[in-house]
Amino acid sequence: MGIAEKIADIEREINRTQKNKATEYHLGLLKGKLAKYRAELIEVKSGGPKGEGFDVKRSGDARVALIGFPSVGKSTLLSTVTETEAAVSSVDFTTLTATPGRWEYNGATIQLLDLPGIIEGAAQGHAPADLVLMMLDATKSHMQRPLLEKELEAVGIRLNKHVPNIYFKVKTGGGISYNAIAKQSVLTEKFVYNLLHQYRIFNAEVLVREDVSLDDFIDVVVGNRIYLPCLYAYNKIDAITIEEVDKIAREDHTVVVSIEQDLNMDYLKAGATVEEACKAIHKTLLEGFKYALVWGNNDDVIEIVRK
Ligand SMILES: Nc1nc2c(ncn2[C@@H]2O[C@H](COP(=O)(O)OP(=O)(O)OP(=O)(O)O)[C@@H](O)[C@H]2O)c(=O)[nH]1
Ligand SMILES: [K+]
Ligand SMILES: [Mg+2]
Repeated sequence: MGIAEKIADIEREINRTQKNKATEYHLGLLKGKLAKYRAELIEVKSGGPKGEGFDVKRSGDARVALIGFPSVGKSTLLSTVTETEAAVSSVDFTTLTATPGRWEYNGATIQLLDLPGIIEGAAQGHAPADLVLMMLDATKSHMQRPLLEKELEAVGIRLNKHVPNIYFKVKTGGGISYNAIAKQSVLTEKFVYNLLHQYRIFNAEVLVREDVSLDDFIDVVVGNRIYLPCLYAYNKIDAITIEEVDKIAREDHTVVVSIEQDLNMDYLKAGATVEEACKAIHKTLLEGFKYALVWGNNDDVIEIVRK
């Protein structure tokens, strides 16, 4: 059986397994296996001819990677906030290559990169950007966000999460030494042993310094994960009801905009640049993120402010 088939097999087993306390441990080991095969697959791929990745030189103070399904308005944003003229159309897959633009905001120069596909190269440990700006179409299915998140997860990108506080070092002898200095709600010594054995690691030091999930532990063992802040921008709010806008805007790390109607754009600009700056300072600053919306329709102006 090839690696791709093994991956498909495990994914199927994970999907048909009910998620609850009793299956958590079993699922964790399955996910560990999945992560192992995915890493192997990537190794095989990168050993061969160069992948489809993008080759745009980094410039400016920070790079923001713009991702999203076709026709959500990525090129519309690029054309609006940068001097780059990108083709905009209702036809899907209008943009086929990574396209950069210079985004000047409050003295900062951001390289905004319109990425038509999923971010490649990330799984090999190359940060594709300093911030992910995930653009979503507010008029379309709410599955867009989880689907994209899943794709990013699969290539090793972790959004709005910090590196798990786990010391992990493979040794040449001495067996596995496991210590947790913080109370664990799911991770157990047994899981650590079994997972490491899956990876053929028999000698290692593990020191867990915070309450972590099984996925966190797998991430640390696999390595090469990329932790990026992400701002979710729901575009086309001009085409949905105010109730829907209000609901979406309450999600974490979210701004709601209409690029074409110029609604709420200052919050997107601030979000993309503030979030970038905050990353370096403190991730929790973002948790109090405020939004406001000025909605102009038939002379009605409604303002919403949260927190
Ligand atoms: N109603 C509405 N439509 C918008 C808005 N912004 C963009 N659009 C429309 O959405 C369609 C797609 O816009 P694009 O900018 O080409 O989308 P894209 O994400 O770059 O699409 P691909 O390059 O094909 O992946 C166009 O018809 C735009 O006119 C908006 O704020 N409101
Ligand atoms: K399009
Ligand atoms: Mg485009």
